Parts: sequence; structure tokens; C-alpha cells
Amino acid sequence: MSTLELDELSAGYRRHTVVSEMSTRVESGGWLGIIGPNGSGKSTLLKAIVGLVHHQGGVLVDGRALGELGRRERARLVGYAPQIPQLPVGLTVTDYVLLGRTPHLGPLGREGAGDLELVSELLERLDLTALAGRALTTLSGGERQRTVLARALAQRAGVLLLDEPTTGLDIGHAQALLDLVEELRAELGTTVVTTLHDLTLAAQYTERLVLLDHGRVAAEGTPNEVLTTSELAERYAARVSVLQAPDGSPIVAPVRE
Ligand SMILES: Nc1ncnc2c1ncn2[C@@H]1O[C@H](COP(=O)(O)OP(=O)(O)OP(=O)(O)O)[C@@H](O)[C@H]1O
Repeated sequence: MSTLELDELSAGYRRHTVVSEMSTRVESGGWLGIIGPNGSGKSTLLKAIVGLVHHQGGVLVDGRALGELGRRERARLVGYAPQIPQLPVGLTVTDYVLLGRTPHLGPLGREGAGDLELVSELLERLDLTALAGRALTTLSGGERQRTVLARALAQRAGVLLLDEPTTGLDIGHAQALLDLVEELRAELGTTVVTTLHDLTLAAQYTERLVLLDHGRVAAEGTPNEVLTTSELAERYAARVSVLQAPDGSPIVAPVRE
């Protein structure tokens, strides 16, 4: 159970500021979706939260500034699955997902039965059991994506940052993955932040959306408040109709001219 607070967070590369003075708060067990057009700063924002890019302003988990904590402690608090991960050569799927347990291991660094059990359960849930012994280099794009997410989930951090977790996944695997994240949220109170390009999925799973445009918050609120035809036309230069699903959540449908 952890709250995440961003206090006037700015981030960028060399002298190029990409995210400007963003402030928001995600309550314990909340799910915030970050949306916005290509290049609007979504990935940079997540990287700034985990300290991978130069940034200014505050990132607080349960009121503690992440920048003041050691690497191991930070990894226990915040899990991160990047959009384009660097995968180590020579590891199997199981070995790689077990790396997610590293921040929790004792001084000898040996995994226990509980760690192996958790990894095996995650592989099962993400439809990876048949690939458990396969080398990472032999996986398809979607299999690789699910493996990277399994590692982030194995970390069992209070805050989970997922950068485009459904990219490259078919609709069934995308739903299974988001359902699993939703279960972690319900069972463990995990606080989730995801960037997502699929706005309909974003509306179905997240509680609140932040729409970034050129690194600034252009809109923030519930999916119904943010996903309006006019906002999407303005920010994405897109022709869309916003329909309504039976549960009341918005469905963003592209419209051909
Ligand atoms: N390592 C880098 N060095 C310099 N500029 C970068 C770097 N990484 C990203 N950028 C720039 O920062 C801006 C924001 O990129 P970012 O990846 O955060 O956008 P995004 O919203 O996640 O985009 P997408 O939807 O295309 O994934 C872009 O203009 C991009 O070119």
C-alpha cells in the first residue's frame, strides 16, 4: 500500500525539457493512466519517477523522497517495466523473471521456495509456463513483452509503473495482463501508473487519466471527463467518435473521413 506523489516534476535530456512541472497524486491502490500523443513525454515521465533521466522536483512514495533512498530500497518501493527493455543475453524466462525478486533477497542473494513459487504463479498467469526454460532471445515480441511484465510484477513493489504494457499483445493477452494488474491492485493494494495508447482499454482499467501534450498536463480526470471528441481532436489531430460501453465507460472509435 503506497501513495505516489509528484511535486512539480520536470524532466528531460541535456538542455531539452520534455516534461514540465507536473504535479499529481495517486492514492494507495489507485490506477492512473498517462495518455498523450507520440513524443508528449509519457515514457520520460515514468523514467523520471524511477530516476533514469535527469529531473527536478519531487517524487515521493508514502511521503519519502525516492531520490534520497538507496537503489535496493527504491526497487522494493517502485517496480518499472520499460517500453523498450534491454534484455540480458543467455538468460531463460524463469531466470529473468526471478531477477525481479533481487531487492527482496537476503545477504547471500539466494532465492527461496517462496520466490520460485511466486515466479511460477506469474508465468502461469501470463501464459508463459511452456516457455519457462526458453532463452529470452528466442521469444516472439508479445512473449518478450509478457516476460518483462512478469519480472516487474515479481518485484511486488507498492508502486508499479508500466510503460505501454499492452504494446505487441493480442487482445486476449492484453486483457489477461490488465486483469492481472487489476487483481494485484485489489488483493495487495498495489498503486499502478500505466502509459497506454489504447484509449478504450485505458478507460476500462484506469480510474483517472492524465493527458500529456508537449510535456504538460492538458487534461486530468476520470476517463469520461478526459476522453471527449473535442479533446482528442485537438491533442491527437484525430477523427474519433466517443461511444459508450454497456458499463458506461467510453469507447474511442476512429472515424474514417
Ligand atoms: N534519450 C533521449 N535523448 C534525447 N531526447 C529524447 C530521448 N528519449 C526521448 N527523447 C525525446 O523526448 C520527447 C518525449 O519522448 P517520450 O519517449 O517520453 O514520449 P512518449 O510520449 O512516450 O512517446 P511515444 O508515444 O511515441 O512512446 C520526444 O521528443 C523524444 O524524441
